[in-house]
This record gives sequence, structure tokens and C-alpha cells, in this order.
Amino acid sequence: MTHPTACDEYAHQQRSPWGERDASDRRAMLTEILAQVSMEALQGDTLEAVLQRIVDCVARCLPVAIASIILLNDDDTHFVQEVWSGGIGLELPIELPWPVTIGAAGRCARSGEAQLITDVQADADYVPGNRDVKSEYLVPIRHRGHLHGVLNLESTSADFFTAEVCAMFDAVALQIAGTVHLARVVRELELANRKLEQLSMSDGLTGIANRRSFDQRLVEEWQRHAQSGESLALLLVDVDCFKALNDACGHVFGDECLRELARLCAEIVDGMQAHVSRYGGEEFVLLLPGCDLDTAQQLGVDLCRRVEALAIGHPASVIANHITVSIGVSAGRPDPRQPPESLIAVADRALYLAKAGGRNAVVARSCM
Ligand SMILES: Nc1nc2c(ncn2[C@@H]2O[C@H](COP(=O)(O)OP(=O)(O)OP(=O)(O)O)[C@@H](O)[C@H]2O)c(=O)[nH]1
Repeated sequence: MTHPTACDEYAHQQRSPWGERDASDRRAMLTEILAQVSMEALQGDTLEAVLQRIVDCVARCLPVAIASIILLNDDDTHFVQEVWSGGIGLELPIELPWPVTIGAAGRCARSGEAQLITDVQADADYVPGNRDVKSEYLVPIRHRGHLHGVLNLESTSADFFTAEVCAMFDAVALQIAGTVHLARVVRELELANRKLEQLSMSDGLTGIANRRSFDQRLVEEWQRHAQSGESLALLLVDVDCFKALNDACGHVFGDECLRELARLCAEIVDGMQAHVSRYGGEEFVLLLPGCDLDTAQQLGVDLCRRVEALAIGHPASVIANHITVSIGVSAGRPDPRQPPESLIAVADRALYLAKAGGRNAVVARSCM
């Protein structure tokens, strides 16, 4: 059940029109509306919803024909978003985004000063949206020197915007400014958090996923495949004689080589929904959902060939005069009683055999 707000009550009391209220009654009403706007600023899920509640509240409680909030872009050059409420229709000849060089709202934004227009027909900048509008009051929405937009109020009465009414709208604009500022801070924080989350999951050198990301994905895929009964495969890829490469060509060259290999690992599984990550040092891991041992082994063989085809020179290798890799492959239907790491352990043993057998080779072992 929803309770009537102070604003609703005042809207109800509009049977006694604004013009017939005495000064103290009006003052009390303005104070109540301001309190109500403050409450509205705390409701709503999105900034747009909050701003809509505020203009609705103003238009419902006071004899303003139109109440709108027009927000600026970051450079303050264009109005880019508008919410409005009111009892009369608007037919504006301009559409968003519109430059601040146009209209009385533009003048308000450019000057940073409130604009009281007691006769809109006599104002050269006024853009008519409805012929019944007689007066207009525009207030900059500014928070600590930063202009966010303009609060626009239009009335069909020429003398509605008294000093007292204007002062209340100045306060409403301040309230809106705080709300917009807070929403923008929250949005920036969310973006920064997303960026941090991405950074914490990616490898700084190669740009692919890191070990942390792999560990998470392995647990997820292990559980998912244990449920579905599908086969999950893993390729553990290790560069041969990488220490010797660093020693012979320097770490910068070694780094560049790791970047190239990371790019190739990602490329070879393109379109397969595989998860490719840097497992550590000169090791990469490819996690292949729904993949059986034979397919994974074939992929390993392809990868070995494609690494050779890159023909990255390796003057200190005991296998060839270019970079080669050894690959351990494991696959099987995950046993929910076993830990996910058992898939790595099997691939690691297979990798050991590939190294022991002379390197530049693929050894595959089933997890069954
Ligand atoms: N350039 C560079 N080198 C790294 C990086 N991370 C680890 N390494 C080096 O990778 C080398 C790995 O050496 P090892 O584990 O002995 O392996 P390996 O020389 O490839 O020998 P095999 O695997 O038996 O063929 C070490 O010298 C590490 O310093 C990195 O980010 N950049």
C-alpha cells in the first residue's frame, strides 16, 4: 500500500488555488515541497527516474505548466538529456542534443546565472513550446562550480515567479545538483570497479587472462561439466629452452616472444569458447569446454606446428634454430569427487613426458 506524500496532499489541496493562499500558507507549502523534493531525490533506481520524480513532484504541487531538467554533456556545449513534466503539451522545434547557443536555457547555461523571464514573448532567446506560457524561470544546476544542466520552470501566469518562489526553485536546483553529482560519482566508481576487475583478471605482459582468472574458470567449468557429463579438456603449453632464449637474446626479446605465443594461443581457439590464460612464467593454459581427448590432442599438434611456422629465432635451443613448445593434454568427464586441479595434474604429467621425450611434442593423457 502506498501512502500519500506531502506533495500529493498539496496537489489535493489545489482546490484552494495558489493565488488564494495567504503568504504564510504559501511559505509553508514551499517548505513542504522542498522537503518532498529532497525525499524524491533519494528514491528511484536510475538518475533519470529520480529526476522524473522531482519534476513530477514540482508540476503536481505548484501551478507550473512545465517543469523540466535539462542536462549538459561533459563539455557543457550541448544539452543531451531532458526529463519534463507538466499539464500542457510541448511542441519544441529543436531536438536533443541542442547547443547551448540556443534558447533561454542556453543563455542560463552560458552565463551560469538564473534567468527570470516575466514576459516570454518579449525575450529574444525564448523558444516557444506552447502559446499559453507567459513566464519562465531557469536555474543553473551546479555542484561545487561544476554546471550539470538547467532547471526550467514555465508558467501560464505572468506573476507566478515571485522572489519567494524563485528562492525555492534555487534550492530545488541545488538539491538536483547534489543528486546528479552523486549519480555521476557512482557511475564513475562503477566504471572504475569494472576496469579494476578486468585488470585483476588479465596478465599485464600479454593481455590475455591471468592465472587468477583461469583458477576461477576451471572451478566453474569443472562443476558444469561434472553436471552435464560432457568432456572437459586442457592444454598446458610450455616454451622449450626459454631460459636459454632469455640468456642469449635478453628478457625484452623473451617478453616479445611470450606476447606472440599468447596471441597465437588465442587465435588457434578463436570461435571455440575456450579460455586462454597465462598460467605462469613461460606456460600457457587452454581450457576447452565440451572437448574430448582426441580433438584436444589434434589442437595441440596444430599449435606446435603453428609455433614452428612463426619461425621466431632461438639461437640457443637444443631442438631447432627457432622457438618450439611442448604441450601436455588432459581430458575427460569431470568426477565431482575429484578436485578441479586433477585436470592440471594430469596435463602436467603429460607435459613432463613431452619434455622428457625430447620437447617440441604433444603428449595426451585421459583423466579417467
Ligand atoms: N622474458 C621473460 N622470461 C620469463 C618470464 N617469466 C619467466 N621467465 C623465464 O622463463 C624461464 C623458464 O625457465 P625454465 O623453467 O628453466 O624452463 P626452460 O628454460 O624453458 O626449460 P624447458 O622447459 O625444460 O625447456 C626462466 O628463466 C624465467 O626467468 C617473463 O615474463 N619474461
